[in-house]
Amino acid sequence: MQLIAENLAADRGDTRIFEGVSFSLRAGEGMTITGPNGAGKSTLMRVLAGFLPPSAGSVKISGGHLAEHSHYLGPNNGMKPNLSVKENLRFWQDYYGGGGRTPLEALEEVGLGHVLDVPFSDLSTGQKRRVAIARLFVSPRYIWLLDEPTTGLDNSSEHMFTRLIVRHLRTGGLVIAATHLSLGVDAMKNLRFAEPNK
Ligand SMILES: Nc1ncnc2c1ncn2[C@@H]1O[C@H](COP(=O)(O)OP(=O)(O)OP(=O)(O)O)[C@@H](O)[C@H]1O
Repeated sequence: MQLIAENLAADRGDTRIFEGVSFSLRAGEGMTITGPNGAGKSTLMRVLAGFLPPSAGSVKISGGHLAEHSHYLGPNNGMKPNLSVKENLRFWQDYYGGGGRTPLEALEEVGLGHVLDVPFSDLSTGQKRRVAIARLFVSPRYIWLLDEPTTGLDNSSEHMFTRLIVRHLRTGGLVIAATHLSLGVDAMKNLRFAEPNK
């Protein structure tokens, strides 16, 4: 499996945010997207996830449609505050087509098995982020698109997440992460955005 992005450009209104972005990744490869605030990292992630059409260029994967094989973990957690953690993960499991871990098993991946029946709103900031990360496991998908995935995580949770990414890559997954912080994963490619035009 290979992901190929060719000559991508994106606009917001009349402003060109980036152009000429090309890269390719094979199964087992990861890439970080770095650069200053406002440079276009989140915009690129949204283009890759299919939420924003590119103004030029294309992104394709061999053997299918990117949207069907990818998880997008955005800067927001995407959980309903009044539902329990289990109900939220069940929602995402149905949305993504199931076939993965149970909500309890997914929570155990992030060390939070004990919050299964807790309302999402009662969790701490870092726990909320870890529950969002647990979404990656309720339905198996090769491609993880992660926008600032470690925001709010403490050191030990960051290390836990590094281990999960390494395991995903070793088992043939593909990871693209926009991040200001190192993910601690060796041998990831890097795409660096320049200072935005003022
Ligand atoms: N919905 C939107 N409508 C209009 N402009 C937007 C929208 N979202 C982002 N932008 C603009 O696009 C540019 C790139 O924003 P983007 O969020 O992609 O940057 P970023 O590199 O992810 O920044 P940060 O490091 O602060 O998260 C910014 O100038 C921003 O104001």
